[in-house]
Amino acid sequence: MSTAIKIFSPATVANVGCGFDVLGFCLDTIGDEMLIRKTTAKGIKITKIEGFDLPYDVKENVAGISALAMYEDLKPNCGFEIEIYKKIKPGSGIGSSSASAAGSVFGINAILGFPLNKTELTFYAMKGEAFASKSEHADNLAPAIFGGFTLVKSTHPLRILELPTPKNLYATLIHPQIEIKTSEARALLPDKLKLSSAIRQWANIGSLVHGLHTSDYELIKESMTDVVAEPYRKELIPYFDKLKAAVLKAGALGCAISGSGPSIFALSKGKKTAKIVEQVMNHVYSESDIPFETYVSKINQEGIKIL
Ligand SMILES: Nc1ncnc2c1ncn2[C@@H]1O[C@H](COP(=O)(O)OP(=O)(O)O)[C@@H](O)[C@H]1O
Ligand SMILES: N[C@@H](CCOP(=O)(O)O)C(=O)O
Repeated sequence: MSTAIKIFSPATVANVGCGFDVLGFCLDTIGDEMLIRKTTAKGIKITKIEGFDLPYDVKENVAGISALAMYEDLKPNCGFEIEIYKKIKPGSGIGSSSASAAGSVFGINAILGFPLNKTELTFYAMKGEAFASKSEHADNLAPAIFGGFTLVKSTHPLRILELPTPKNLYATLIHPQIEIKTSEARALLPDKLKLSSAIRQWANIGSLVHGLHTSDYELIKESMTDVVAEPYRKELIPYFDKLKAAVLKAGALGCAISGSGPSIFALSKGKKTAKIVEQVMNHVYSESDIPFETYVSKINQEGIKIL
């Protein structure tokens, strides 16, 4: 049994357009690193955080909250120290809190010899995610822990479905350097949906999932539209409409807000188109005075891993 492990905990894109709170996929170029160390002293401690200013208090840091929930149930005869090397900016819309919440439980589970399966890890990680976003959703956690595309069939009981990734699918992302708290972006959404919007949305989710299963790029293209969250949230993201129109014109299959934003993602068939889409995103945002970063990423099939 090892006493310390280093892990990579990936960034993720939640919602995938139409799948609010249920669909997500895993990115391969962006993520946090964490070190989990076994100690003889009992309890959970966060001993180092680099990259961003986040709380060391285990009850206020999502990594500590999820680790503590798992620790209190498993009652191991040891303790754990957590070091977080944060690369994913909190409030960026690519699952920053989720990477930390998933990372601590994954690391502890590995040191203890893997007593829990991936769904059980997601269950404990949800405790941390709920603290950050004020809602127990698992659409970032599931792809971070399982890799690839996932669908959260239900949270109570937790049931996660792993979806296939068409071979040639690439993601392009732009991260404008403004912060949108997930809890605030959720508070913008209405409690009730118009029946006509609900019908469009569930038809889109069903056909997007079918498109992933059959590698039907045309169907994926027709299915990513979000009529539930995007109309309300896009107002928080400068240049959203302009960027989306330009990206679709450049050949992307779809473009939508990543999670609760401000990041925006596009899916493309082929790396070449994904790179063109990246140039277009750069071009649109270079008109603004907002600093931004762009990335092209394969869909990461492995998810969180030991380094
Ligand atoms: N380890 C952590 N990583 C990221 N955010 C954390 C962490 N611990 C607590 N937080 C808090 O969670 C909030 C960010 O979460 P959220 O708004 O869901 O953004 P994101 O989409 O980046 O996950 C911030 O208020 C941040 O202070
Ligand atoms: N389904 C959630 C996803 C939030 O993702 P994040 O990366 O912004 O934390 C939502 O849309 O609120």
